[in-house]
Amino acid sequence: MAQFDFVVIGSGPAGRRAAIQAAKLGQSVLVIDDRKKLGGVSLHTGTIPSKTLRETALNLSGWRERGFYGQGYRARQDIRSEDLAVRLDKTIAHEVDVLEHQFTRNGVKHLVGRARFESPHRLAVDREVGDQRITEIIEAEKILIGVGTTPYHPDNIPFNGTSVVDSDRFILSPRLPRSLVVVGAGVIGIEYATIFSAMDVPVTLIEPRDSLLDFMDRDIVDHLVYLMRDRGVDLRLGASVRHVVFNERDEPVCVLADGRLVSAETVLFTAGRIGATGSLDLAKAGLTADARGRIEVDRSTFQTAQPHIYAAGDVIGFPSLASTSMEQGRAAACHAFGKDCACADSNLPYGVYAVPELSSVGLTEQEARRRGIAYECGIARFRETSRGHIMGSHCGMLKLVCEQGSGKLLGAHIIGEGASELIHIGQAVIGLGGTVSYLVDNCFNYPTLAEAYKIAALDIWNRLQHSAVDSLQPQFAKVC
Ligand SMILES: Cc1cc2nc3c(=O)[nH]c(=O)nc-3n(C[C@H](O)[C@H](O)[C@H](O)COP(=O)(O)OP(=O)(O)OC[C@H]3O[C@@H](n4cnc5c(N)ncnc54)[C@H](O)[C@@H]3O)c2cc1C
Ligand SMILES: NC(=O)c1ccc[n+]([C@@H]2O[C@H](COP(=O)([O-])OP(=O)(O)OC[C@H]3O[C@@H](n4cnc5c(N)ncnc54)[C@H](O)[C@@H]3O)[C@@H](O)[C@H]2O)c1
Repeated sequence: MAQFDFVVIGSGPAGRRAAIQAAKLGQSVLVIDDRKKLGGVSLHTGTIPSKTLRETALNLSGWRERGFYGQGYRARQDIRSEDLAVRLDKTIAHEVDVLEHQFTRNGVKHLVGRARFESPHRLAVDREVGDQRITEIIEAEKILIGVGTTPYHPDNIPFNGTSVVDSDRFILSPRLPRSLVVVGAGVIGIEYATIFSAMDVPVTLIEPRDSLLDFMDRDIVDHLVYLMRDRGVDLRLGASVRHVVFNERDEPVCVLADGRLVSAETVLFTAGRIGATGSLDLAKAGLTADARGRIEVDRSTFQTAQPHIYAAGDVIGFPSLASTSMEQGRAAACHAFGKDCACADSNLPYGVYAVPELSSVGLTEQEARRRGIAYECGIARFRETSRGHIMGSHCGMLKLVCEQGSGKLLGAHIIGEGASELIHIGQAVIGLGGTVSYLVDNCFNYPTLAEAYKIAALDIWNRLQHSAVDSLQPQFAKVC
């Protein structure tokens, strides 16, 4: 029976970071994953393929150039389904190669198979070797569960792998449907709806709630909604799908709760994911999962109810991002092998890779108001920056939220090209306790989109200059 200091179940962002960190600390490490290739959901059906598809869509459609050459501009007149896969296959192969190389360099062993608990320190791994099914038993001093999630499949949706699909299935063989219905306007639904609409596919997006992306600033979301509707996305808020039937052409038809019918060549169901703990036999390790398959952990150490078993990534729930999963996995491995390491749980950035991109860090205006903070906001539009003119970008916007008295930056919210990169300037200023005067006083490269930070900061500064009561003038304004 093989024995290891650390066994990691799942090679997604949490698992792979944990494995490499433990190996760097001199431990013997085994990673078990039931996929033939390393990388987890993130690399094979989630983050990387969806972002690669987005890049393909932007390039082939010429979307980035439309602000300049007009909405009729198309880089390629006839995008075909085959075109979508080329870049995907190359990117995934490259990422797998990098990951395998990292594991080899660090002496991390990898086993393809499905793991389940036999006891708190023992795992059975069911494997297919040639045409044989075998079970290997592995003993581990410490274990990390990084099994991630699988798409939620409610009974009223007849998934068939072709015309009614979840997001994992959809990306395995991406096609360009004549029309698309996306059910569930969470992050996944909004990303795919806008990616396909950028390629001129008629898209209907159905969401039972009356609003979208509630964790983001309303001005940014309102701008996204305006842009989606402007290019013809049929956004049905407050509408839920009762069930899906098939018409005489065998096309799926969504029957909404109010009786309306919405049909399309493809229905993409993106209404949440559940923890992939069903086949782990958690009870044999003395553990349980909640109704959504999630495991509870101590959020500072990532230990489960069994102190030698850790869990990280999507399987522990919010925020369920590749970015945070990586940090959690590393922090768990550090704790397991006696190394100090803090895992950031505030000031986390969010990137929504819709078309256009959205990104956010810190407090939204709505949250600042809810907390009773005296705040001021400043806005810059990308069209006010020279870089924006050069790029033909006229839909981007950056919004800053700051505390009135101190001028301390509380939040940054962006929609537009490069939002997920630009946000890190705001994150750094907030993280270091900086004020808006930092952005007003410092010189930015010119022409850049980053200049929008200065424009928004000046907007705040001007508003505060005009505030009626002198005694309320901000301290930071005196500095400028
Ligand atoms: C369409 C989509 C787009 C996304 N885009 C982004 C994005 O842009 N940015 C971002 O930060 N996040 C994004 N996410 C979220 C991100 O993919 C997840 O947060 C991340 O994958 C979670 O990583 P993880 O380590 O929990 O494991 P996962 O990536 O979920 O991988 C878990 C692995 O464990 C394997 N496994 C499960 N059970 C067992 C078992 N019993 N034995 C062996 N192996 C097992 C699974 O097959 C899988 O390979 C996206 C997700 C989706 C679905
Ligand atoms: N860019 C990113 O960081 C990124 C991208 C994609 C996914 N993710 C992560 O992946 C996870 C899963 O994303 P998701 O979008 O599937 O889930 P989600 O839970 O964020 O959104 C699901 C949406 O579907 C709606 N919904 C729920 N039940 C429904 C029903 N029966 N019919 C129709 N709609 C219904 C919900 O109201 C919600 O808006 C999230 O945690 C997300 O953070 C992150």
